[in-house]
Amino acid sequence: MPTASTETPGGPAGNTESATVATPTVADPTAGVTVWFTGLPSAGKTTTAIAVGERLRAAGHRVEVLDGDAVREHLSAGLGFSRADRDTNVARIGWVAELLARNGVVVLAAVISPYAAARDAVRARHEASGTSYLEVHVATPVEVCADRDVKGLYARQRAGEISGLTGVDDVYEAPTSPDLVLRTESSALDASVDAVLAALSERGLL
Ligand SMILES: Nc1ncnc2c1ncn2[C@@H]1O[C@H](COP(=O)(O)OS(=O)(=O)O)[C@@H](OP(=O)(O)O)[C@H]1O
Ligand SMILES: Nc1ncnc2c1ncn2[C@@H]1O[C@H](COP(=O)(O)OP(=O)(O)O)[C@@H](O)[C@H]1O
Repeated sequence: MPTASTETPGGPAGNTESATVATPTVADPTAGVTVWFTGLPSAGKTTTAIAVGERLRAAGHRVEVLDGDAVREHLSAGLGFSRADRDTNVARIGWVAELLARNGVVVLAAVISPYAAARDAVRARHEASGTSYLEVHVATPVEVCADRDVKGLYARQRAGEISGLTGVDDVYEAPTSPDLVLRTESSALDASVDAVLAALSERGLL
């Protein structure tokens, strides 16, 4: 299974020097892709997606970050955290992601997406239209996520104020064959960004 490392991968295409031909900033500006970051709350999905987005925008790509939290304020307003609501949320984000990616946008989706079947359906939607798709498991251990506790959810669960927290008292089905695994507890953010860009580059998407 591939994992992020501190190796230096190839950067975004367009850095290659040419003496005679003006080097395009983007290898293929019409090549959209969805990069789907899945993992527990506080795993680092949003942080990584935003950092990848900054690097890609600087290289001239059209980028959209679809964050579960933000989507729940708009497209998925009113949905809760039952399996049915989570699956609906994931399907909606997957639908928007495929639409954007099919039209040349690099979509960075940061969504817990705890159920494998729902994630697989998003992948299948992309495959059906021939749209590139990468699943990235932000595989931060639950103990590390609970220490980070960006939104105080783990503390609230411990205090009995909420239940059904993913990875604690609700299901998280870890991907069995992700395209990339990020170990944020032992690998710096920059290394994760490099690993995602390398995975895109390897597939000819940068
Ligand atoms: N019970 C429970 N379980 C998990 N997460 C919870 C819960 N309640 C609120 N939150 C917060 O909801 C944020 C968005 O979740 P997602 O839309 O990505 O979740 S899902 O894919 O629909 O399961 C998610 O954001 P992230 O922390 O960025 O992952 C959580 O902070
Ligand atoms: N290597 C790393 N990669 C990503 N985030 C990290 C890393 N190390 C520490 N963090 C911190 O972990 C937290 C992750 O929060 P966030 O990105 O909101 O997670 P999620 O979107 O998965 O809920 C942030 O405070 C971030 O600064």
